Amino acid sequence: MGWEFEWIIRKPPQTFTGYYPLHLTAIKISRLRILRAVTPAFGRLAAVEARLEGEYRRGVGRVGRESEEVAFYDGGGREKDILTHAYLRLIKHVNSIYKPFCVVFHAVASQPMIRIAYEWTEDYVIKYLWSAAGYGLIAVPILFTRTKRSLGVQADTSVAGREKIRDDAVAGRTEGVFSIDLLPFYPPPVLAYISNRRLLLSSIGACGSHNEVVYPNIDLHNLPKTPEAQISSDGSFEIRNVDVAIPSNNSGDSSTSSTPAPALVQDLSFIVKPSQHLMITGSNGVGKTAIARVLAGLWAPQNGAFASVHAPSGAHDHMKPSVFVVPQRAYMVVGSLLDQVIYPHTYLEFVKAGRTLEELEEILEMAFLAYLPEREGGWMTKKEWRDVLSGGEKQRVSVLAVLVGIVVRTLMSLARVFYHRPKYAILDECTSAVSSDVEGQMYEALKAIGVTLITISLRPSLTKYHTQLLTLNLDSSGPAQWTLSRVGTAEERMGIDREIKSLEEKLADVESWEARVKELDDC
Ligand SMILES: Nc1ncnc2c1ncn2[C@@H]1O[C@H](COP(=O)(O)OP(=O)(O)OP(=O)(O)O)[C@@H](O)[C@H]1O
Repeated sequence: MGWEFEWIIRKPPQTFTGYYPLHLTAIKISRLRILRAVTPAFGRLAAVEARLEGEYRRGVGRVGRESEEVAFYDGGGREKDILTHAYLRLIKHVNSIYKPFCVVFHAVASQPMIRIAYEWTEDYVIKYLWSAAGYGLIAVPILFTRTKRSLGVQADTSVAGREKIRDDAVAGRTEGVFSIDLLPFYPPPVLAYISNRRLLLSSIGACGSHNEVVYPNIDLHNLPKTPEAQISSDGSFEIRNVDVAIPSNNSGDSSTSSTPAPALVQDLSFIVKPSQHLMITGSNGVGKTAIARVLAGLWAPQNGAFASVHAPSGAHDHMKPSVFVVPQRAYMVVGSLLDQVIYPHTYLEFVKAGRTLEELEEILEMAFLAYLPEREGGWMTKKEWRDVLSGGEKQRVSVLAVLVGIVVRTLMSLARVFYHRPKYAILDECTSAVSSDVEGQMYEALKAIGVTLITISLRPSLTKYHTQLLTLNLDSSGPAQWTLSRVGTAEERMGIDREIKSLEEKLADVESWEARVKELDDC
């Protein structure tokens, strides 16, 4: 500062650079001090806003990515609540920043930080305050100079002459640049005033700031509704003459409607009565999950008036669903550990239904997860469960941790079936990550509490827990061929088990046989 001041004084008053830094520096320092005194903690506010916006956007992304899982669980309402809360939290925070209170009030009463008041202060007080002060400052020589000043070099060395030169030096520093082109129109002090005015405005303008908040953009689509399944009189689940096909766009808009997709499975019919468990098997991509989508009401059954689906009553009863689907990919909802088990119910619904934590502990025990509440810090612990239960919370994520995580999430999905106790559970390859013995115990436990299973699986070892087997075979020329067979008595199933065991033993020897063949080839 001292150095700058000295340098400014020694400069000839007529040059532009001679006095520009002096008043600009003074303005900047004063402005900074005032702004520092009144500036709310925008850093902290921005961090909170970014966190809330992140939570909301992550929620929207998650629902978009895992929409099928949410639809299978009938969790649309629950997800809507979660997203609405996240959105309202964000809006409340943004509104608190823009709430029109006075900054001085904020400073005195320690109110929440208010951006709009700050911006008003910045734009309308500080900016114009300094403009007005600047105008006054540069008008001083015009209004108060006692002697007539000349623009030329002063040769007078008398006492009066030196006094005059000092006056001119002070006045000159505030006058500014003199443009010779404008001399015919304005006297020099007025020109200098105009010039300084521009200089002040542009320098103050240059110090201004712009703050923007980008609001999240939500884009939602309405999908056509699938027809309601008819209620079966005997509580069975029945499909009659249904073509299973990827739904075409039948939103009613003729310009966008397309030709129906070819059927994956044609003219499918089966009936699952209570305790007559069905297993659906077949190669990858043949249409097993597609059948689950029709059963769950996500895809409309095709084949016009011939097709019909009869479901047990209360299939979509939110509080006590008679049909519960566990999708292939385990879905973890945002919320507490308790929320994971009771999904898609809310905590309020859990309490209203008279369910208890003791009950949940028993459920976790059945699902081999009794250790979880203690390990994770209690039932109400909130975490990003998707990461926590996939081993992702570990700093060094090992393959084992990831595998353990998948198993835990699988078991958690099955714990939901124990909690909701539906009449029918559609299990879409949801146990492929767990070992056969754990899988077996879970199946037996589900059957013991009266759940009828509709299992989609490629594992022949699961056949023994079912009474019917629907096999889909890929057909390159058209829809998959399907056959429905009875699984057989316990004795018959034992025979199948023995055959599977012997085949597995033979398969274990394949490597040694291949090695032997290679040896013989090399001879
Ligand atoms: N929404 C969709 N849009 C377009 N094609 C789809 C859609 N859903 C499924 N398909 C296709 O329909 C076919 C059957 O899919 P589906 O998921 O029923 O197979 P899957 O038998 O369950 O296979 P996997 O054992 O691998 O799960 C597949 O070729 C798949 O690519």
